[in-house]
Amino acid sequence: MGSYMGFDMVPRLSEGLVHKQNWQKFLNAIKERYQNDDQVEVKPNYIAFKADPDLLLPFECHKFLRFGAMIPNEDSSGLRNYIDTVSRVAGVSFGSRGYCWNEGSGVLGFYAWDDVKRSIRSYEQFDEPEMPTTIAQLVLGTDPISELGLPLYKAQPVLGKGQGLVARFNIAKGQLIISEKPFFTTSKIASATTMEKQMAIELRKLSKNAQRQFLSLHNNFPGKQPFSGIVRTNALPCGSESPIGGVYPTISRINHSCLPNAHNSWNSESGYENIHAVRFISAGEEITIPYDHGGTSDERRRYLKDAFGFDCDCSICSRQPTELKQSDERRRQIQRLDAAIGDGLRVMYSPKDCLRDCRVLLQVLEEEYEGSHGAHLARLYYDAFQVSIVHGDQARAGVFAERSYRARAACEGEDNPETKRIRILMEDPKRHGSFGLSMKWKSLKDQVPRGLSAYGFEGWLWTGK
Ligand SMILES: C[S@@+](CC[C@H](N)C(=O)[O-])C[C@H]1O[C@@H](n2cnc3c(N)ncnc32)[C@H](O)[C@@H]1O
Repeated sequence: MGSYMGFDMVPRLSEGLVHKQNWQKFLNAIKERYQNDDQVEVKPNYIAFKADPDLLLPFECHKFLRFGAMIPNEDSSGLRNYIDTVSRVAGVSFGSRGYCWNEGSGVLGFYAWDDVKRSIRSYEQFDEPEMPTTIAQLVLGTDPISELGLPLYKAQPVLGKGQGLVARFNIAKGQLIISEKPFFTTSKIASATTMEKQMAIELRKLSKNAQRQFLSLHNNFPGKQPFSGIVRTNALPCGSESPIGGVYPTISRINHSCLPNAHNSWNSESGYENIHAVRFISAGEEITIPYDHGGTSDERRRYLKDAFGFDCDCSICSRQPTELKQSDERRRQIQRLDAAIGDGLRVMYSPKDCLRDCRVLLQVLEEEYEGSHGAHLARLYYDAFQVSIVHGDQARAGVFAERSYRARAACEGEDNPETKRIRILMEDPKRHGSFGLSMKWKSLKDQVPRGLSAYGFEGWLWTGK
């Protein structure tokens, strides 16, 4: 036995320019110090100290939590020396933020080992660069506007669409734009007259102000049933495919786009509908969500006209015919691949083909949604997770679950019950009900290869065994 020692970065560094530059200087000092030491190797994403597999310094500073290990009583590889030296250099670069600890002397590390291990696993893959929302965020990694808690949007008329929601400030990808409780929720009721009566009962329960807000919402079906007309125009399903819908004071002002910049999700635990940005949104830009269920532009336009009474002229639908045709072909391919990936028999008997389809789908989604395909990504990675875990491959399943978790957290929030469920699977993939139906790709979670280039890592990930 021996004892654990090292240093933790408390608080962890941000992605701001200042921290990035300080971290780079620190890494340069380490590289210079060990340039002639063949036990210290510069890998594509981190500096590795061969004395211990977890002794790594990542190039992305915001991921780093700890440089530490267990020093055996017989320290033949000079582990203590490495930790002492790197901790000292960190102390010079980061002062007391480099928090030194030594369990042997009764000083415990700041972070839990589970969190440290998760951060170390994330070194293998580079994050997509975040678009800073303000100069302060670019430089310092903090965002004073979001810290002030001001609404990020305002409702105002939008040409040809009635009211709409427009960004007041720059909004970062993944940022929660608005979280709102519905006036009430309702399910589809067979007869329009019964529905109207039901709506009247619900409305009476609201305050006068809420009633006024509800009645001021757009009604695409004016006529004898005004309440149910408002509901039909404005209700968002409480969860994908849910027959229950909710109507909202502000969220119901958000217009449609076939290339939306925001994603709506229902949190069944909190009873709130949330809108997250799926890409960087500039101040003054309209905030949009998708009303459609996919398909080609003709299919979408028909649906939007029938259900919402407008002719879509979003940035996709208004493209030149050749470009629109290409987009339509991608949408068809997305539908075909979705269906093929969801085929349980193929998952069981042709898992390599399924993973290959997932990878192709990833590329098509990236092209079609120009990088704002977060909600699709969460599903796609979850499908790839399922393919791997059915065959007992915990290593790939863990990576896919982590990617699915990150994509879902960014577009539905960390507190969404589905995000939380995937987080559990990310930490322990074998908790999935289909784990090991076959064991032909059997692997352990920590058998993710280390030190591969980004290209090599993706090659390993998507080919299966
Ligand atoms: C849920 S409401 C959205 C807010 C609405 N614009 C308002 O003034 O309250 C849905 C209605 O907004 C309009 N709308 C939504 N998206 C649109 C778009 N892309 N182009 C034109 N009208 C749109 C349609 O009239 C649709 O029935």
